[in-house]
Amino acid sequence: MRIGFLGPKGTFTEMAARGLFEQGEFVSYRTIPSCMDAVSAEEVEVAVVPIENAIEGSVNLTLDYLIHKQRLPIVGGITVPIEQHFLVNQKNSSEKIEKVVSHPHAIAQCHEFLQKYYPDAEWEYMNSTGAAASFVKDNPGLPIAAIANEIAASEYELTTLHANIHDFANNRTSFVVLSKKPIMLSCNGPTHTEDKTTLMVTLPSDYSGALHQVLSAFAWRKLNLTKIESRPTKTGLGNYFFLIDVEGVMDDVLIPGVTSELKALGCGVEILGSYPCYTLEKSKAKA
Ligand SMILES: O=C(O)C(=O)C[C@]1(C(=O)O)C=C[C@@H](O)C=C1
Repeated sequence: MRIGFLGPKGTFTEMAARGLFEQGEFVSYRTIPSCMDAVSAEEVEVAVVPIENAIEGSVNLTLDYLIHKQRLPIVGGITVPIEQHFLVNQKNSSEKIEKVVSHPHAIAQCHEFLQKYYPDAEWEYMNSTGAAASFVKDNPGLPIAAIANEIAASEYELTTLHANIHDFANNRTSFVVLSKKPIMLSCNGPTHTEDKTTLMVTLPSDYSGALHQVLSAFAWRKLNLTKIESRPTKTGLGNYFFLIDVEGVMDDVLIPGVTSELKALGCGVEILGSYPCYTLEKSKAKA
């Protein structure tokens, strides 16, 4: 199987992909949209992309591209421990770090650290933590540091100036697997934690109690919601849709029942996927 992921080598997404698939051909893409486009174009069978971080929240690029541009089914999920390190090129003799490069989510996970120790350093956003580490490797003359993981440090031969610089312990990111066809995940180490069904719900119009009615449809069936999130429909100010995660797999009664009830209320409902979720422990993370 060909597995697309946000690369280059040494990203957290690669860790997630290698955790979920024991074997396969891993194909690196520069951006999250290009991973999804690759599934749509059948260059790869599946793509692994980040969707939510415990410190910084949703990865909006993933959500928006999935909803508005490439509506691919979600077939699996995994959460991965995230430890960010401050990496420099050992060939760089400059004492002062003037610029810090990384993925915007990685920089956001380390704001307190940066404010305390490098308040004057500029930030430059890169497509991924791996891309940032590779950039620091390729530019030994520049006074720069990357925020990335320990696998990127060894892949790009960088020195860890400060380890574990993320502002909150228990930092984790969730990733989803997207595929046009149902697949079997050949998990290499992670633990199966739950099954989840993700729905996208749009309200008929903004009237009082609309969201309450939507939530009641789940509540009286005793369907447990693990996440509810709103994103703009991009059709005008104040227009939002909801992404709702329900505990459990798609069944023949309860979820079809919710769907019919919400449609009867005039809501738009789409099931984005019903899939197993896994957790990768730190000792099993690799890339
Ligand atoms: O840059 C990476 O290494 C990624 O895999 C992307 C990403 C993200 O999009 O949130 C994944 C996990 C971390 O939270 C930081 C960055």
